[in-house]
Amino acid sequence: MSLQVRARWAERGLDVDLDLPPGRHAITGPNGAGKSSLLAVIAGLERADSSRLVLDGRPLDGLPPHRRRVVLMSQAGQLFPHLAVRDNVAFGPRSHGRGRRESRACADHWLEVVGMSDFADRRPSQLSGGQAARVALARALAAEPAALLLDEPLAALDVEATPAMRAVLSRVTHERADLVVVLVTHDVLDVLTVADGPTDTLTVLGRPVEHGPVRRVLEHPRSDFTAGLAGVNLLRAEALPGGGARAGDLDIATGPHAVTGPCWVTFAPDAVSLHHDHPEGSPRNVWHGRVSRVEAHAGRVRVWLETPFAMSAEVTPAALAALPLRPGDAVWVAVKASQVRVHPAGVS
Ligand SMILES: Nc1ncnc2c1ncn2[C@@H]1O[C@H](COP(=O)(O)OP(=O)(O)OP(=O)(O)O)[C@@H](O)[C@H]1O
Repeated sequence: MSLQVRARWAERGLDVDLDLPPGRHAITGPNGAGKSSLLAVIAGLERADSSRLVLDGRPLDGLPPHRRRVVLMSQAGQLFPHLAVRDNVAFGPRSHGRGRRESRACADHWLEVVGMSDFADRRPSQLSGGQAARVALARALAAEPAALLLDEPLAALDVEATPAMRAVLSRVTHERADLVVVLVTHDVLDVLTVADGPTDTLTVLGRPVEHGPVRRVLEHPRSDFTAGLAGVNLLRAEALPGGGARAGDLDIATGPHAVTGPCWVTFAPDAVSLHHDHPEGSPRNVWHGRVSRVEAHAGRVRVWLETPFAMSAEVTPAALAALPLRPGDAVWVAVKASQVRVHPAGVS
């Protein structure tokens, strides 16, 4: 099963030629780059100037949406308000002609996979946003798609619900190994935690379109957008009860969090300050390291650093001139605890 997408839509700035094998494929890009338009073309909801879509060897162009074996799950999830949760999920199999009992069994299976079995008899209005999103995912999977399109499935969720949904997404998309999953997101954590397999890809829409294995695209950014996405400092760690995190033998001071166990620690490059002398002050992380690379990007300077782990700082040209710093120079690096965020690692 694979999905080939060639689509050009001048008015929407969309011009792509992608070959997506089974697995997870993240699509990102600046606002207005055409991410939602691309999903709408694949789902058959909109027509591009020209397109050639082939799913599992089957041309899709000209087929109505319901005959494509493509399911699009949008941000809000949009459950049928008048149907109980189980009937929402059973809707897909029912409309494909499956019997009532078989459809309910299928619904129960997917509700279990997304951890929502206990809510099968509720109405959508009795669910939280995170619970509704899980049910929407179960409903999408119960329809037995060959391609599952997810348009920012985490964007509408609150901070508490996001990690759980990210974990569910990762788990269910690994469960159906033959499925082509296309995930539109703005968040590099979604990219790294969901599209984490060897054949998974990242596409950054824009000019140029950047496409390839996730790590390769992030390590060789060809646009400021991708450089920004790749620049988020990210470290796998163990969250400590009561605050902070630990990566190997490194203690990391963090903002308040309620996470325990495996986590991602993140901080933005512009939260990193650089000093010649050991900095003092409010609770902060202070590491000693060396400059490995200095790059200018759109009026900002990115300084790549080898500290106990690789990271980058973003400073103004004036700040760099005041230091100054060159590759190989020793430097003190400080990051305020309040600017260090902790996210559950998600994959279960
Ligand atoms: N229904 C529409 N009619 C006309 N133009 C549209 C329509 N929807 C989107 N566009 C335009 O098409 C371009 C791509 O929009 P699209 O929503 O696909 O981008 P996106 O990458 O999903 O953006 P965002 O990150 O803001 O969601 C934009 O210039 C947008 O203004």
